[in-house]
Amino acid sequence: MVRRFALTPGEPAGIGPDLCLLLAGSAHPHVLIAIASHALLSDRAAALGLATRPQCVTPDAWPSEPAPAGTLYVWDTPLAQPAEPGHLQAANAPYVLETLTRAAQGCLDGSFAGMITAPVHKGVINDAGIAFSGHTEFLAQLTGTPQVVMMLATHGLRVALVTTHLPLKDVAASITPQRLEEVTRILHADLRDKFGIGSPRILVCGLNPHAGEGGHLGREEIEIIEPTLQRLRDEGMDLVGPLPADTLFSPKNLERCDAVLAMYHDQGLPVLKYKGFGAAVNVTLGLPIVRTSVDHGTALDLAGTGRIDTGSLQVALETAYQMTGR
Ligand SMILES: NC(=O)c1ccc[n+]([C@@H]2O[C@H](COP(=O)([O-])OP(=O)(O)OC[C@H]3O[C@@H](n4cnc5c(N)ncnc54)[C@H](O)[C@@H]3O)[C@@H](O)[C@H]2O)c1
Ligand SMILES: N[C@H](C(=O)O)[C@H](O)COP(=O)(O)O
Repeated sequence: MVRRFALTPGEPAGIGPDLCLLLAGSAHPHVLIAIASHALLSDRAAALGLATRPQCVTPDAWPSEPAPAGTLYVWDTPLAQPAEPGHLQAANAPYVLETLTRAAQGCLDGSFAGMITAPVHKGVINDAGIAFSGHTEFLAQLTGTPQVVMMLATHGLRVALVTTHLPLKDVAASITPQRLEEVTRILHADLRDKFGIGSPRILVCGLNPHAGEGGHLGREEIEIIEPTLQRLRDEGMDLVGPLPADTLFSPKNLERCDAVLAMYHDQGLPVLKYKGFGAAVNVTLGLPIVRTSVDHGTALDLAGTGRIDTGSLQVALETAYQMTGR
């Protein structure tokens, strides 16, 4: 059955608009509605020398069939200032958030089966005076979801995070029994319900070097991680760890593993991106809506050049189709 999805091109000075236009060069099995400035997409198509044509559509008359190759449906959302590839403008930060809000509200009210997001620039949104740490946290707040989980996945590896966009100095204090338990429950439930894994086996990283070396290099493993995992194991979850993160990612360990749970962003994501940058998807688990995204950022250096890889956005689209087709 044909479904309708929201596609947000993200930061207007970045590669998101380019990616969306390049993908619209081919036909898709579902209806994609880019929530963006029509003028931005027209200008960027011209700059890239693409024949793809943005075509305005509105919520009172959504198209029922996918766009033909070379057409990108657009729900026009005006910019504050014309965008120039590679040049961030804080004045356009509210525009970026408006596109995300339209997409998420459309998912909540049933207009969209899910949303796929191209990269935003977190720094420029903060420069505009708006506290923002990422789509993940923004969508949790917008949907009133107290705890969500960031998971990135590529061929042969899924990595979920206990903490997301936090300064490193704040990480240890954020690894509480309550957060670890909630994140593990969400990861376990969504692997089962949204990815069809009957009894997920999850490998859990320690926080400290060598998982704390028996308490000599930190006590979070003994006091927080192990007791929390044991409580959840007693309920039947297949959880292994806490394991030293430096050797957890060995091929032998990953042979029987449905997901790795890392304690913080740069403990897990460099491994995932080393394995699959450009072919990975970022999924927000625990939301009442389906949201997938790319594995890369705004690549300001490449905006408007056409020298970009659309692989991750393609994986993000396919993952959203699979998650909503179950
Ligand atoms: N999903 C998201 O919204 C998302 C994800 C990651 C980073 N970001 C944000 O993006 C901004 C820039 O981040 P960064 O510089 O750390 O990472 P980046 O991913 O933008 O760039 C890292 C390197 O990868 C290259 N690159 C990235 N995407 C590419 C593509 N599709 N094709 C070819 N080359 C590509 C860039 O040119 C650069 O050399 C930051 O504000 C960051 O927070 C957003
Ligand atoms: N942590 C993500 C990554 O490294 O790819 C990225 O910053 C995007 O996060 P959001 O989906 O929360 O914007």
